[in-house]
Amino acid sequence: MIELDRAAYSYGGDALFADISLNLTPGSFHFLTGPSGAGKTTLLKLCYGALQPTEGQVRVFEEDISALGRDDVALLRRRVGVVHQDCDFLDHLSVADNIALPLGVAGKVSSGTQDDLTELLAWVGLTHRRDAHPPELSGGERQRAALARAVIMSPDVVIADEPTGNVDWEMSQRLLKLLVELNRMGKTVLIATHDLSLIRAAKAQVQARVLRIANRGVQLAGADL
Ligand SMILES: Nc1ncnc2c1ncn2[C@@H]1O[C@H](COP(=O)(O)OP(=O)(O)OP(=O)(O)O)[C@@H](O)[C@H]1O
Repeated sequence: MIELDRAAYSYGGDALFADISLNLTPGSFHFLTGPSGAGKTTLLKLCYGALQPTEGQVRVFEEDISALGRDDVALLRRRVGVVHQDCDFLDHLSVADNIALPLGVAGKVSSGTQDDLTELLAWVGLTHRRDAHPPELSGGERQRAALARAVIMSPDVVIADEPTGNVDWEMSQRLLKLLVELNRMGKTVLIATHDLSLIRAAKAQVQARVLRIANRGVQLAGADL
């Protein structure tokens, strides 16, 4: 589903990482961990086509992302829901309108949109915040709204960058539960996190593989984590 074949990435100087080969199979659940600055966000960006490898190949849904035109990348991105680290929203729009934004951009608003939105808001526990504006949300509410926005297009893959970065343990468990539910629905899940306790909690619920990025490479972490 997402394959890196001897991929490298450099922002201009030395390669941040090199020779990375990975295969995220359909329905799999992966964590990506590693020290700050090791390149987790960068690697996620390669996985959803926001960056292209400086060497090697990245294939998403069997397409080489370096060979895709802009329209093809836009289509691919609709099949990959992303929860960004900073959960940016349009502050002048309501929570519901922010979550629905990807549908509008894709020209997919339909008569069923409001019902879908109602269901999604209930799933993330934000029904009562439907008409609030993003600056009024707590950290955990922002993360849940960002997750709802990432899945409104029913993507095949969900990628989340530090989805529990600014929330307490209870909220991180709630977010994890939502991500596990998405995986049980058949979605491929990839989460970048520093939070080893989150990874341990996930392993009790789902068959998760842990990739560790360090020393310019990626290794599969052992069961001792
Ligand atoms: N657009 C950019 N231009 C130049 N350097 C960048 C850019 N984005 C990131 N970097 C650098 O690349 C390295 C990896 O950044 P990245 O954000 O991928 O790491 P990370 O592992 O996600 O870090 P963190 O855990 O702190 O979020 C860092 O040294 C960062 O400063």
